[in-house]
Amino acid sequence: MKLLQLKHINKIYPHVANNKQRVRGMLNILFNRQEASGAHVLKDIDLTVNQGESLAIIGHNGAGKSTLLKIISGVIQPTSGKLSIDCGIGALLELGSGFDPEYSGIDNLKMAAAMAGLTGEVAKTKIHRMIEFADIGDYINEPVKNYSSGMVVRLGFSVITETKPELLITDEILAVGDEGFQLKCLNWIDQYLSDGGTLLLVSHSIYHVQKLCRKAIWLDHGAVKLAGDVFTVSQAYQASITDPAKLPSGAEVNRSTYHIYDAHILVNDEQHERLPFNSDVELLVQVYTPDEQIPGICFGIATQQDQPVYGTYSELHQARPVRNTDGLLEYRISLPGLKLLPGHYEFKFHCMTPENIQMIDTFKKMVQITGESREHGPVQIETRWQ
Ligand SMILES: Nc1ncnc2c1ncn2[C@@H]1O[C@H](COP(=O)(O)OP(=O)(O)OP(=O)(O)O)[C@@H](O)[C@H]1O
Repeated sequence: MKLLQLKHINKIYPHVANNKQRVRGMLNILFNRQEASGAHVLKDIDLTVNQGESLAIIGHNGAGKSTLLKIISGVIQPTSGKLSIDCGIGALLELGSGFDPEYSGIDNLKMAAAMAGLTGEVAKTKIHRMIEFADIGDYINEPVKNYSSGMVVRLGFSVITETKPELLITDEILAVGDEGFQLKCLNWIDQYLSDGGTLLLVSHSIYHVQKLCRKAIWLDHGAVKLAGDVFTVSQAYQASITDPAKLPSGAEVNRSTYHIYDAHILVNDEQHERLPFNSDVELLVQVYTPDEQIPGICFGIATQQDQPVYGTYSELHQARPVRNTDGLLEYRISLPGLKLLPGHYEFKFHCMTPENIQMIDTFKKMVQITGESREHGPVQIETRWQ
């Protein structure tokens, strides 16, 4: 079922740098006139979201992601185009939106419950559960204007958990708040999606995007540059922004926190950086942990031009590292008969936080695959010809 459809949506913000431009802008609003000139921040956007879909909107700063979510949520109007919405929306946009800063957290929760049509015992129970989810202690009785940004997000998300909108729209909310709360939100969104919920997510974290969404659109200077399955789109976007020279190497990271200590590329238990095509390769990834917690890792292969070839992560394989005699955690990854075609590749290892929410560092090793092949591309795929 179609929940949301955008056709040829454009947004032009008027220039309001001087009085003349401000007056013209006001008159345009008063007389409902189209803005002829200004900053054209959304260009001819077409988008359809069906029930049960999870769509990420990614792109550089200023690409128009938040503007698009604001239009969908009804906070601002498009300059032109058609928007049809066939569902209730719950939006977590800019911090504090929807809350009255002069009222306490609990009063705001009561107002949110009333606006969602909740009354009597049901409202009471739900407000109680919201307070538990937000978990901000006595601050719940303080005016929202005294809250930190993390507390506002906690309060906002707690409303969402009890009102369960048909379409959930979130703008960078997972970037705010501590890790424990982020994990609670991620788990809640996971469950919401399994129960048939629909998600529109703006995030700069490719990890969150890939974890929560099946589809993605990449906005570039206000226009859709690429749309499709989340991995294709996010990898293309990542390739466009990753400057390998700017990535920190393992040697540069802070030694007081979790990080990749070293990564060995082994064939027959010996370290190699030149591997014959089709070798049985084993990766030994050593991770430093400053405490007893166990961080996960991501492993990826990219071409020399930094085009992603493959990526995976320990959580997906439920891998558990072994602690070696130096106290380092060791993950072992087997790559039997590695079918990378001859050429140069970058093997990348990232350490995650113990909750597997954020990537902390990047550790790179260059690898050369040797051999002769007249096939094209980074990997050999078995083909059968008739
Ligand atoms: N109220 C406004 N008036 C004028 N220009 C605006 C207004 N709000 C946003 N813009 C401009 O619109 C463009 C898109 O902004 P938007 O916030 O949608 O980008 P974004 O992709 O969400 O960026 P980020 O990742 O930095 O949050 C930017 O150039 C921004 O400066």
